[in-house]
Amino acid sequence: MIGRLNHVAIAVPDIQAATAVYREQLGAAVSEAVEQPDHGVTTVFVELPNTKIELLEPLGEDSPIANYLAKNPVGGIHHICYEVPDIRAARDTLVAAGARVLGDGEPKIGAHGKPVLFLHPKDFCGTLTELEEA
Ligand SMILES: CC[C@H](C(=O)O)C(=O)SCCNC(=O)CCNC(=O)[C@H](O)C(C)(C)COP(=O)(O)OP(=O)(O)OC[C@H]1O[C@@H](n2cnc3c(N)ncnc32)[C@H](O)[C@@H]1OP(=O)(O)O
Ligand SMILES: [Co+2]
Repeated sequence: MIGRLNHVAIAVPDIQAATAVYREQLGAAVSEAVEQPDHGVTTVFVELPNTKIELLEPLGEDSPIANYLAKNPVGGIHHICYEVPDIRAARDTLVAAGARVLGDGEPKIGAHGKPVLFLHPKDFCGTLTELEEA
């Protein structure tokens, strides 16, 4: 079912400061910050030869990452995203096996313009798991 690792996401309190760490200290290629109001975050992507790092900053009042940052004030690894060929088929298979899909269970368009879903961390080794159709 899962294929390529699409990205590893890091939640941060200050996305400009985090972007400067990756650009200046780690010498990485970074994108502009993009507000994603449907998801309650601002994102920056760090492009790597074999995958991407997604930097996330809370956007708006009820950002889904606000609690995480309250518990991890300097930031931390927030989720991991795998690619799947058919996100609804993957969802239906996982739900049939007892997995919990977050939100209303319907894929939303993610940062790459592709459908994404999130699976509850408690069902996947304590790791918030995102699927992206690719
Ligand atoms: C622009 C889209 C972009 C893309 O790639 O395309 C994105 O990635 S958007 C990313 C932001 N959106 C989301 O993260 C949506 C899915 N996340 C959620 O719905 C929430 O974050 C949720 C439900 C996973 C957690 O919400 P919250 O922290 O408010 O709930 P709790 O504090 O009650 O946590 C419940 C339970 O889960 C543990 N937890 C929370 N977050 C994580 C995490 N990132 N990794 C692992 N575990 C996590 C938390 O510690 C609680 O456990 P407990 O043992 O009960 O304390
Ligand atoms: Co993501």
